[in-house]
Amino acid sequence: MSVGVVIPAAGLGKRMGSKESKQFLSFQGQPVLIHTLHIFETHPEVDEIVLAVREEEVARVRQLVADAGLRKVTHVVVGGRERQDSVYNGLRMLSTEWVLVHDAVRPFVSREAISRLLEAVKMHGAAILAVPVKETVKMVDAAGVVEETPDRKRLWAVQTPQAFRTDMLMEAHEQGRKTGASVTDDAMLVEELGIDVRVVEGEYTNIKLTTPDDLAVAEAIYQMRGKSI
Ligand SMILES: Nc1ccn([C@@H]2O[C@H](COP(=O)(O)OP(=O)(O)OP(=O)(O)O)[C@@H](O)[C@H]2O)c(=O)n1
Ligand SMILES: C[C@](O)(CO)[C@H](O)COP(=O)(O)O
Repeated sequence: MSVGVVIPAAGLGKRMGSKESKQFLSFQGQPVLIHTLHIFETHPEVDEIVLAVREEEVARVRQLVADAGLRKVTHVVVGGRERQDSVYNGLRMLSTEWVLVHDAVRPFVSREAISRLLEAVKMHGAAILAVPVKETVKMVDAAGVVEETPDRKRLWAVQTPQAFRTDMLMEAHEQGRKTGASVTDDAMLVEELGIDVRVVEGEYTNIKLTTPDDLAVAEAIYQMRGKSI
């Protein structure tokens, strides 16, 4: 039961507003990307990692990977215009039975949550990490007027990794490319195939570094964890 990981890391980090793309920002002496890769490199159930980066970053990332001794990284490929294109380009390099897709800028996912997700995907074929929403969420129209307040008990904030049978995710991506689907996570493509996607409860600390305030939160998580990732 071979497990591959696709790490989309080809974004520009526009919302972060940093000169350096956020996946390369230094955090506790290492680029965010290396922190994230280390988690999967040291997870006993992960066999292979494929990275998708911007074309101009390929050589640099290959050097970072070598310097960090990340032996499970088998391919560094060029990403695409959208996150889903980057995932697809990485997915094409994998021949493992199962695949995890994980954002490069989520450096705090725990190995325990990854193990629970893998257990779920082996039973169900498709599974994602998510956490119950804590705030009230409202649907708002273009004029800024509240249209609807969904029942919070049914709302989950979706994270990564997202786990699938590799052939299922490949079929979903190929179908999405045919239909021109524009998605913000990979599960949406699998849902479009009519396949049930199982939710596995993750951790609130599995944040995605998106805007500058997330860096302060990252520091707090690091301290809370006793200065380890
Ligand atoms: N064309 C893209 C866009 C995003 N990503 C990756 O997908 C993950 C989640 O995307 P997001 O947080 O939106 O990153 P950015 O697109 O870089 O952020 P922004 O939207 O602020 O530019 C990140 O690891 C990012 O590098 C990618 O591989 N290829
Ligand atoms: C995949 C994801 O992290 C799930 O919450 C999120 O949709 C990525 O969104 P982004 O705009 O590409 O950061």
